Amino acid sequence: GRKLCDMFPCGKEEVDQAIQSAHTAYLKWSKMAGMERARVMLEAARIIRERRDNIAKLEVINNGKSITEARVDIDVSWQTLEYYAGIAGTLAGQHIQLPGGSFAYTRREALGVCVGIGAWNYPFQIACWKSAPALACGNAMVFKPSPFTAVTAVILAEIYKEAGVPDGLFNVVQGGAETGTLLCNHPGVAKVSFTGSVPTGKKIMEMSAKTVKQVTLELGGKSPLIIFKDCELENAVRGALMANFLTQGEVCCNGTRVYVQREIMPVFLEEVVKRTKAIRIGDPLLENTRMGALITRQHLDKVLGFVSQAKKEGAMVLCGGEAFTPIEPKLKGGYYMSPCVLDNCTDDMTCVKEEIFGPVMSVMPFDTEEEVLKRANNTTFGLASGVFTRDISRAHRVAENLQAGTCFINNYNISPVEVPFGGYKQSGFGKENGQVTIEYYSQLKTVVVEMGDVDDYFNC
Ligand SMILES: NC(=O)c1ccc[n+]([C@@H]2O[C@H](COP(=O)([O-])OP(=O)(O)OC[C@H]3O[C@@H](n4cnc5c(N)ncnc54)[C@H](O)[C@@H]3O)[C@@H](O)[C@H]2O)c1
Ligand SMILES: C[N+](C)(C)CCCC=O
Repeated sequence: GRKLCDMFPCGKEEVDQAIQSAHTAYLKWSKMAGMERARVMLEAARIIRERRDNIAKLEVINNGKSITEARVDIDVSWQTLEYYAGIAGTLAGQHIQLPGGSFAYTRREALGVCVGIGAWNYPFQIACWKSAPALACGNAMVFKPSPFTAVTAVILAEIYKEAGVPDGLFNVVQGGAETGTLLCNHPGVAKVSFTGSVPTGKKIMEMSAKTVKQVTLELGGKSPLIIFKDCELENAVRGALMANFLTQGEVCCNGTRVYVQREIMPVFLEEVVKRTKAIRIGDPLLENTRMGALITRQHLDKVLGFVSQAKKEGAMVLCGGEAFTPIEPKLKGGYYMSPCVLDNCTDDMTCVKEEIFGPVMSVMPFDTEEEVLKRANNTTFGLASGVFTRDISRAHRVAENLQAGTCFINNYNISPVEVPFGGYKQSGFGKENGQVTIEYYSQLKTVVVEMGDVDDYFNC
């Protein structure tokens, strides 16, 4: 609830400068061998690892999440740099034999200046998820963090510079929608990788279309988590908490529609409510805190509004869903709320259809696999999904039939850097993480080589 610092939004002049200097750096960086780029990126990863606790602390102050989670975010961040550094030296094309000794080959080339636009829930990690594959492929990046979490992307820029990237290779511009618009409309930009809401994603795509920029969209979700009666209940309950309450519930891939097979509903609810009530909310810098503060007063009010609406529509609040005031005087005025479990939910309720982006779990009973799959897929979103069952065939059948970019089996919200992450349907397209992301930050050139004479096709 207190001001952290003043940041000034970048206008046209600053955006032009950022893109121009990024382009100059790109010309140098893209000509370096992959192994050389890898060395610089490994050095950046080493610095992040060395300063992990300090960066995590800044991320807590930036975002409000607990220090325990922030440390995980920073670990994932340096691992992302290490992973793509490992790939940088392996980028290669293909050799294709043609008749008469002729041949063709392909070259994997950088795109140029890429723009990264981030959301506020994983500020440092998003900047790494975008910049690491971009830089590994030889691109430069101009990154715009959310104005609500402006601080830690700047730390990343300082670290890249210290590690030895050419000046301007990773530039940070501050600002909101206006600055973002300048970036997306800029003719000097080859690609936009965006993380944020569906409505903004649509605008990004529209703007990028004007100069046919490549686009990656990592958007919102309303993911289903399906819990069958044959599950290991203890794990399913823990999984439901993981799927709903990390980062105060402000997680794009959260499994907020929890479908529980009717026979185990009473025991599931008893356990999930008991554990939700026990989540320690408060000073996010303390080691034993597990839930910090939401991002802004406005967002807290929006989330509490979803809970009020759910009650009006007939849902029953089993726990939480209220503004929370920690006893420490310094935390007064912070944007805390108690995590909420909603029972008596039906598929047509607002809390079940719309992304809340806060600590609110909606629970619904189901009877059969066929029925639950139909209900789970009845959404315009498709970011993630989850299933808890001991039946291995069922687990894979359900994973195949869920319309989502990720399906977690017997766990939730696990995303190591080796594993591709991205949505189906209106949750976006393109992937982050994993080897496949190289394809989203590079382009393939074909070179065709004639070893004989050119045909006298025109007889002249
Ligand atoms: N799929 C994913 O990987 C992922 C990850 C995190 C968050 N999200 C989604 O992000 C949303 C929450 O984040 P948010 O509130 O920051 O989203 P948002 O769409 O409001 O803003 C995201 C970013 O876009 C910028 N922006 C806003 N309007 C713009 C415009 N017209 N042109 C260019 N840039 C513009 C913002 O300044 C911010 O940096 C949720 O829907 C969540 O699900 C998705
Ligand atoms: C690391 N998580 C928990 C999978 C979140 C990824 C980014 C989504 O908001």
